[in-house]
Amino acid sequence: MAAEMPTEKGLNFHSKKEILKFNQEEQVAVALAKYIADLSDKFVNEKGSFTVVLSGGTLIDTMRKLVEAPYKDSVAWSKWYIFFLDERVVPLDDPDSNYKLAKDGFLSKVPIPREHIYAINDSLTPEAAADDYEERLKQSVQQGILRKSHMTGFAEFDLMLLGMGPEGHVASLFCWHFQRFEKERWVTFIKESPKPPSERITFTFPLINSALFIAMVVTGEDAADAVKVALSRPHHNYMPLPVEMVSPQLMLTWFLDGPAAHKVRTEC
Ligand SMILES: O=C1O[C@H](COP(=O)(O)O)[C@@H](O)[C@H](O)[C@H]1O
Repeated sequence: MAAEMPTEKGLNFHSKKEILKFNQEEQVAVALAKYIADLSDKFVNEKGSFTVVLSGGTLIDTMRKLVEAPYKDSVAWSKWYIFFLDERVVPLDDPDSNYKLAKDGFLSKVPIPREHIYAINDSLTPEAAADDYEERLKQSVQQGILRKSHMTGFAEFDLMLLGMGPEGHVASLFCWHFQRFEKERWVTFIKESPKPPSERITFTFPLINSALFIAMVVTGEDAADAVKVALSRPHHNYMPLPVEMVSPQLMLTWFLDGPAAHKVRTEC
């Protein structure tokens, strides 16, 4: 699968896209587990590790089949490295923490080495936590854990697992907030998130779009309008929803259930 050249920093207009629609959320969970396990096999075979970025929200529950047979015993968990796409600036044991959500629903159920899991430093302010996480990503590049993309100049993750809010936000990049237009930083912060809690750190779009593969996992009727916009509008519109700015280096795969997909024309 050949990568297309990015045409503008952080926007790979020609990345490939596939849309997988399922009637039931349960079928999304089954397909998502196989997709993740297959990519894990591919990257572990090719380079000996698999770098994965997790979102919070409904995604973690939709990953539930990955911690069941056959994957629980067949996936090379010791080769995984886990990063967080965005995080709420709260203690790691707070119910609002994306780390806690991932730990309870996924990480505690599989043998990924603890030192391969990159939680934020929860003792810092949002500004300092963003700086700290960006620095740790850059150190991971120097240590050879992450590769730096020759195409983008940003860290190149193997797989990012994204969710989408009902108004089209991804990570903690929201419609009416400038963070989504950041071009230089790898990680930034927001102090007035429209969705609580208000203080968060988040990957920026240049870093998100430096991923090789992105799965956009969206379920439920609440998301149907934003899904329709994202999959029906031509690119290059002037004020895209954040979700429309997602454009990885190789392949964007949408996983949709019936309620999320029902406003999208069947030929999409
Ligand atoms: O606040 C957040 O929201 C998005 C979407 O969440 P969902 O519950 O609608 O799936 C999530 O991807 C992000 O990580 C989280 O911090």
